Parts: sequence; structure tokens; C-alpha cells
Amino acid sequence: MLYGRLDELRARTGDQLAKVLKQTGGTPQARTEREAANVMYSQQLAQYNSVENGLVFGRLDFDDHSHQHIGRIGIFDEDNDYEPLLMDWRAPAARPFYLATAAAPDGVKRRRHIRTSMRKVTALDDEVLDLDAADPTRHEGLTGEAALLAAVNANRTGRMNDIVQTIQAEQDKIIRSGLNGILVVQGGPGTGKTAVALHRAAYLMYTYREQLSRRGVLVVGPNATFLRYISQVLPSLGETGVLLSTVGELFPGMQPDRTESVAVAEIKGRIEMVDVLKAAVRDRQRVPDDYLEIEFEREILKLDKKTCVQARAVARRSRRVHNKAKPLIVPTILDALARQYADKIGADPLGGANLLEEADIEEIKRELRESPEVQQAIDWLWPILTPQELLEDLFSSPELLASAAPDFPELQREPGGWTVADAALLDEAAERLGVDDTKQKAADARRRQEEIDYASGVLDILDLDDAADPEILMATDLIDAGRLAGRYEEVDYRTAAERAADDREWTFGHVIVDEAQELSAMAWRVLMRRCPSRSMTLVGDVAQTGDPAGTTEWGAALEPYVEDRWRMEHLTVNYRTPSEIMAVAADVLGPDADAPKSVRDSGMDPWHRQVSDIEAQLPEIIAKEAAEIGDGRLGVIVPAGFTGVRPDVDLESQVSILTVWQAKGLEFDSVLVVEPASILNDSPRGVNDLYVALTRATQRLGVIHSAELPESLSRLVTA
Ligand SMILES: Nc1ncnc2c1ncn2[C@@H]1O[C@H](COP(=O)(O)OP(=O)(O)OP(=O)(O)O)[C@@H](O)[C@H]1O
Repeated sequence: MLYGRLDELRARTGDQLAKVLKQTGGTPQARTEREAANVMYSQQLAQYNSVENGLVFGRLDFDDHSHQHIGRIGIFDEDNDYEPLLMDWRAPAARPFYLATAAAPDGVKRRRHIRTSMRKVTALDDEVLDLDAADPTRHEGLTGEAALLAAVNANRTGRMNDIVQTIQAEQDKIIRSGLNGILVVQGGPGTGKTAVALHRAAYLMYTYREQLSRRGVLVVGPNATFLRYISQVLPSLGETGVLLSTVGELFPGMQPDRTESVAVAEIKGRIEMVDVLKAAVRDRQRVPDDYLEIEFEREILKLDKKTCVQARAVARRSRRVHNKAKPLIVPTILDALARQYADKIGADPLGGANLLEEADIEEIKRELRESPEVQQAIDWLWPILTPQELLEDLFSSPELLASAAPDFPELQREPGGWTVADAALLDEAAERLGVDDTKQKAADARRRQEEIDYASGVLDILDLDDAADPEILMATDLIDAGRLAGRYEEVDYRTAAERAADDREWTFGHVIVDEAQELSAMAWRVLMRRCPSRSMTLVGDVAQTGDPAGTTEWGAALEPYVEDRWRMEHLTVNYRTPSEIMAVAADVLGPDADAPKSVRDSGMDPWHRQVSDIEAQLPEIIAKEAAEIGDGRLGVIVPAGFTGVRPDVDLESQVSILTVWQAKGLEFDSVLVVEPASILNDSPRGVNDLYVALTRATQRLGVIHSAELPESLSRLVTA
């Protein structure tokens, strides 16, 4: 019945959309309304299409004999006072589905998990929420235990799935936490942080739609592979208006295409870079050592250092950003040059006062302003700079670098291309420089003039008949070309997420950051600029920090922005990694670490095998392990620089060879960790890296090494 209703809704929305698309013309208001309807119906249709799989997944039976189905969207009975036929999982009334327990049943008698495949029910799992009738083998801390275990034991597909059917109580609390302020979610590997972050995005969009649809929600992930891995979750929850991005991509047009050492990347992430960029900008506001010579009207004028210093001081005092302050140096310079020129040409041969009057001086200034030589001098004194020019010049010039960053000579490099860590610097530079929009404004003016010209052409055609009766109104009597052009100007109907992707200065209604522990101080600044309201959800694990520029303490990262005004929630249960693997991983962190508790055992011991030549023997070991897991997925996690690592991870293939950094946030049915001693020694945060590598497996773990096995892995059995 519910799928039937979904088909009806889809067909009806499709018809409405087709009707809107067929209409043309009309008043400007009609056009605006039509465009808005177009966007609304298209989004609705996308939502109906995306909830096809698993539309209905739950049912609650209440003590009063009523019942309610729970699903991905709400569907209402239009013929019966809009009674809910299917309750959206995010609605308050659906909450007992996630929270009710036998001890606190909240009026629920039975909770049913319904599994479907292609519109057919394939399995049911019932829980009777009655302490007397409850199955004593059930785990009281888990909601829908059978459905949960089926989900966590299932083979992985290479793409993350939603967990909407089996959200657990501690996760539900975070997903539905209020919109405002900064919420930090700290949780060990596999505790569902990523899943919770995405479901929270969907929940917030549903609950605060009015507030959030205008400014949009941003979800930030550590790299492009990870974003591909999670990309299907929000659409499957019926939400298409959320922007997924890395920090780097928030600088529009940024494509990191070069690499650099971890040490240099770490320096670029430091807060000291703010001062470096400030100094770099000031260094570009030049004055001559002595004077500049400028030829004007066959005279040689001298622009001396003192005048330039004065002009620069005026511009700097304004506290405008560099590119916007440039016009402020011009009056002082023109004035000095004009007076010098006047002295030359207006000198009274008899030695009296200058023959030129103020009006003449003003005229000279106007001419000076137009002179290419003068413009060239002004550009030398105060060049308009793009962020790219500023950084490229800084990094490739030993002199500029020595002046702006005397402590960091290692930043010097050949020009060409950008690294991941450059993105936050470019963004910071853009803030300091301000956008030079003169070209954009000129282009806009040109475009508008073209539209006006076109519109007058249209009006001319309408008024072809010269001999028309003067009593009859002509088109040009009613509307001029400017107004006609205005009507046809393009209005921007993209969703907030689409517009935000192209706009560096966009600010979001809510920002969600995954793997937030990896952000450098400079990256935090980028994100805080995108979210002045500080309505943010930051999920991560400070025990997994791999980037030397990242944080191991939430308070230290947030203090500069909100002091201690942020709240923290913890996730404590690991749904990914079986207890046997988690025990090995916890040994790596040491006895004081707070590793999460696994929800299940696998009955299989993680193993290690020492080989003499890894590169030669690995293919065979991989083939054997791949055969063991059938159509499951195998991740081979190797030290950086190992052969076989590709910059782009193929999520679809059965076997992936990747570095720890690439494996961040991902999971595989089976994992082979290669040469753990190298992973430990390659980075100052090697312990965390090895912990991340060991916790990627959902079923099986093996360790291959030629060097000595690190002592912390002594729990592994020998294969
Ligand atoms: N309530 C749940 N029901 C079913 N599966 C769940 C649930 N919570 C988490 N999972 C599954 O557990 C796995 C780990 O979740 P997720 O990747 O969100 O963890 P994480 O905390 O982000 O891990 P890491 O810190 O290692 O990146 C995923 O496969 C996820 O689908």
C-alpha cells in the first residue's frame, strides 16, 4: 500500500513538473513563481526516487492497540484528514523506535524491524518490550539487536550504507541534539561517528528546514575518496541539498596537484602562517629606495620616497584589505606629481607666483590619472594581487620569503601547482587581499549593456511601422530597453548547496566536520569563516590523529574561537571491529587509552606472518585472503611510498592497496596491514596511524612483515 502511495506521489509530482516546464512568458512574478515551483517539484521527485529502497523499515505496536509504521519519509492519507500512514524516522513520534527499551517502553508493546528487498519483505525481527516476556538472551543495551547484528555482520560494498533502521540510543541522542552551538562528538573507531554525522545532517535539514534551506548544510571530510565513500548516504535518506567537501575544495577552483613533505605541510598548518601572510601582503606595498621617474608630457617627474610613504600610510590606516585599499594611495601621488608638473610648466618667468590655478592643477591630475606611466608606477607601488599570485611569488622568491617568513626557509619551492595544505593559506590570503572585483564589475556592466542593446533591438522590431497612428501606444512608450533587459536577467535558482560550492564567501547554516581531529590551525580558520553562527557538529577521535598539524585535544583547537563554550558527547560502542581485533588495536594505544567496546566477537584470531621479501610474496598472500572472503572486500594497508599505492582509490574493486591516510574513515571485510614497524616509524603520530590501520576491518585481520614485529602487536597469533 505504501509503495502504491509512493508511486502515486511520484506520478503526480512528475505531471506537475512537466506542466511547469511547458509554460513560458508571463509577468516577472509569474516567472519567478514558476522557477520556484520547478525547483520544488524537481527536489521532491529526487526525494521520492531516492527512498525507493527500504521505504518502510519499522513498525511500533502500542499498548493501546494502535500501531505506526516508520520509514524514510512521511506519507499521509490525504482522504483521511492527513493521518500519517508512514512516519518519517526524524519525526518526534518515531523516536521510541530508537529509544524504547523493556525497562522504559514508553507505551510501546512491540518493536518490529522490517527488512525489504525490491519491495518484498524479506525478514522481520520483533522485540517485545515487556520485562516479563523479554528474551533473556537479548542484550538490553542494544536496540533491535538482531537487525543490528545482521547489519554489522553483512559484507561491505565499498560504499557506506545508512543506519536508519538500527540507530542506537547513544547515537540517537547526538543525531537529535539541538542545532545551536558547537557539539563535539568524540568516539573511537567504528563507533558510528560518520554515520551519526550524516544522519544528523538529514535530521537537522528536516527539523530546521526553514532555517537551513537558505544557507545550506556543509559536511566536510578528509579527502575525495572518503567523500565518494559516504556520498550515497544522504540521498538514501532523501536529502540532496547538503554540500560535501574537503577543506581544500572550499577554496573554489582548488585542485591540489603537487605533494610536499609532512614537515612542510605541518608548518603550513600552523597559526603563525597568519602573521606570515600579513607580512607577505605588507611587503608587496612598496616604496622606492629613492624615487621613481615618470615621463609625463615630455617632462620627467620624480615620485620620491617620502610621498610614497605618505600615500602608503593613508591606505594602510584605512584598515581596508589590500586590494580595496589601493585607490587610497592615488590622491597623494597625483597631487604630488601634479604640483611638480605645474612647477615646471607654470613657473612665472619673472619669478612671481605660479601662473596655474587650482582648476588647472585638477585638470593635470585627471590627465595624470589616465597616463599609462603613472598607472604603471601605482601598480608597482601597490599591485592588485590574487591569492594565487601572493603565495606563488612568496614561495618562489627567497627574498620575499626571507622577509615575511624568516623562520621558515623550508617553504621555498619552484613555482607551479598547489598542495593540500596550500588551500587554507589561499583562503587566508583571499581574506587579507579582498577580491579584486574590478574585472568582474566591468564584465557585468558589459553584459548588461549587451542585454540592453538586445532589448532595444526587440523593441525596434515591435515598432517597425513608422507611420503608425500616434494615438496607438507603441511598445517603447510602455517600457524602455533597460527595464526590458531587467526582466530577462537570469535569476539564480540553484540550491543553497550548489551556490555555496562556487562561492568562497558563502556562510552555512550548519557545518559538520568528520575526522575533525585532523584539521590544522589554519584549516579551523577556514571553517570558522564559513560558519559565523558557530552552529557546528565536529566528530572525530583524538586517538586517531595522524596529521602532525592536527589536534590531540579538542579544547586547544576550539579555544581561540569559542573559549570553553562547546559541548561534548561520547560514543562508546564499536559496531565495526570484532572484539578480537579491537584487543590487538587497544594494545597499540597502551593501557591508559580509552578504546571503545566491540558489539560482537568474530571467533577468529588476528594473525601475523613474517616473510623475507614482502614485495615478492604479497601478491600471493593477497590472492589467498581475497579467495577466503568470497565477494567481500579486502583492504591492504601499507606504509606511505609502498609500490602499488595509487593516488585515487577504487572503491569498487575487490582489493584496494592504500596508505593509512587514504584508509581513514573507510572499512573492509578483511584487512592486511603491511610492515607495521614502518607505519609506526614513518610519522611522529605513527602509533595513531597503526591504530587506524588495525581498526578498518569488519571481520578479519592479518599482519604481514619482514622487519621485526612491533612489541605492541604480540597478541597476534602466528599464521
Ligand atoms: N547503529 C548502527 N547500526 C548499524 N550499523 C552501524 C551502526 N552504527 C555504526 N554502524 C556501522 O559501523 C561501521 C562504522 O561506522 P562509522 O564509519 O560511522 O564509524 P566511525 O566512528 O566514523 O569510525 P572511524 O573513526 O574509524 O572512522 C559502519 O559500517 C556503520 O554502518
